[in-house]
Amino acid sequence: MLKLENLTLHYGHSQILYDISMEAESGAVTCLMGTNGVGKTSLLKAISGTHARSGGDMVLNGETVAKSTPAHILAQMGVGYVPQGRDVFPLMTVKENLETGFACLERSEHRIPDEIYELFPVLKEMQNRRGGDLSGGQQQQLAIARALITKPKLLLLDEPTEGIQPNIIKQIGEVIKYLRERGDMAIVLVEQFFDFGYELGDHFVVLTRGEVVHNALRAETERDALLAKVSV
Ligand SMILES: Nc1ncnc2c1ncn2[C@@H]1O[C@H](COP(=O)(O)OP(=O)(O)OP(=O)(O)O)[C@@H](O)[C@H]1O
Repeated sequence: MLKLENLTLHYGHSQILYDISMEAESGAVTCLMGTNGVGKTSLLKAISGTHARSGGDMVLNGETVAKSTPAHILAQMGVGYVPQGRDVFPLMTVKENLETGFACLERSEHRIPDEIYELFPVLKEMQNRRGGDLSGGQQQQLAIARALITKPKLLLLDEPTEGIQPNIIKQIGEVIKYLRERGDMAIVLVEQFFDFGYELGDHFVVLTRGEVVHNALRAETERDALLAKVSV
């Protein structure tokens, strides 16, 4: 579904990512790990078109993606991005926040599927409340739901557990497992909560200072060795 080869990224003159090569398959969770500041968010920004990569190749669903492809085109090509901090629109209602996802869809598809409210019942109850009035956990659920509205083939989740209470973390974990089982999307999960990421990951990629230092399937990844790599 997603293939990166030798991807590089700069902010101005400072190079942040070095020759990142990795793949993410449909029906699998690729867990991207590493300590603060190693470049995980920057990699998601490059994949989503939020910040253009400087070099390297990206292939999405068999299609080569040009370096300067903007985020709204990548969204139409099937990239759903749930950024760190969620970016819910605080003054818009829950329903209006969800409807912003329609921008990627044909007019005939402009409806909120029942599945969204089945996955996140709280959003149905709160559909007329403002996004800014929701708790952090509810906002995270809203941000994931908004990305799902766009019918992504690749879902990018940046630290969905950050600052969220345990019962909602559990619910989000269940949703990720359900989406994986559905089998029609690749999921790239950036996660610093090791046990959450380790439980869900089918494939682990670890970054250190902008470089890939581990890239292997679950069966080839020993838990304690992985923990050691993400703790340095
Ligand atoms: N807009 C920017 N301009 C300049 N430098 C940036 C910018 N955004 C991030 N950086 C730097 O790039 C590096 C990688 O940051 P990034 O947010 O990608 O790391 P991360 O692994 O996601 O970290 P965290 O877990 O803390 O979110 C850091 O040194 C950060 O300071």
